[in-house]
Amino acid sequence: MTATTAAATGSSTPGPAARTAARVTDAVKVYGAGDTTVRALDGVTVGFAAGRFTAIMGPSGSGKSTLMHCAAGLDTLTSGTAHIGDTELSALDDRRLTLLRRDRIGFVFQQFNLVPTLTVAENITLPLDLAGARGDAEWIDALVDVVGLRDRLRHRPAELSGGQQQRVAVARAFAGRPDVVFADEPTGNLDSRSGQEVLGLLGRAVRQMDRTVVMVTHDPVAAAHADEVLFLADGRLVDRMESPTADKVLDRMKAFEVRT
Ligand SMILES: Nc1ncnc2c1ncn2[C@@H]1O[C@H](COP(=O)(O)OP(=O)(O)OP(=O)(O)O)[C@@H](O)[C@H]1O
Repeated sequence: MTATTAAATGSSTPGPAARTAARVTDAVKVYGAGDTTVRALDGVTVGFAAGRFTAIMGPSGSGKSTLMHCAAGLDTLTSGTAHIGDTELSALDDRRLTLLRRDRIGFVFQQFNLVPTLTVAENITLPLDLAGARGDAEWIDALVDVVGLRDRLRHRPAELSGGQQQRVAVARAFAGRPDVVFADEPTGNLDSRSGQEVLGLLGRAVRQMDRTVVMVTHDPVAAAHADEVLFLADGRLVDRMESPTADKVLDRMKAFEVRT
């Protein structure tokens, strides 16, 4: 089932059921050469439906980050294709790829990656400012409230807690209404309460604001916030789980440990 919650704050794009925000087809990624070759992705085909929150899980080294980086145009596939919407990434030169990442993809990283000299407000609108775009003031305003940072807009990142910094990063990722937000271990540096807040935000962005999120995580509790969990093992997509709970995800992960 595809999450079809209408945009409370207003995307005018068509119904998400028809859209795939990002996909990879027959994705192979080989690192190194000769004896040191690693097949990080070994023929993965998967689509990330628009309007959904998808988590990617799997044992360490199973290819989660590689899949995310290749799907997001941060790294290139050895063979196979990666699309954002209808745009095939390998068809783009470096300049176009940079523009696509800036204009159509949002990123949330474990380390927040805020600019220390800019205020919270400036960090949130940075992607738009770099693009020379004004952005949608109402949308940004709504985001500021969703992430609960209205009283911190003039602060610098160093004056915020880790959880607050990550909430700024979440707002920044959604500021330009990208086709998809990729989050790589977004709660990895947070205590569990701040982590829950950030995960709640990602979930609300998807369900109340018609956004699309793809998240790599080690944490079954984090994965349980998603609509669906994809499981990777040895560079292959080995399972999918709809409506996950932390217990079900944990049980699935334990099965990997038994096998290896
Ligand atoms: N730049 C690189 N050069 C060589 N090998 C790499 C590189 N990046 C990743 N790998 C290898 O590719 C495989 C998949 O790595 P990847 O980081 O995608 O896994 P992961 O599931 O995200 O792992 P983790 O959960 O530990 O972050 C691993 O064997 C890793 O050592």
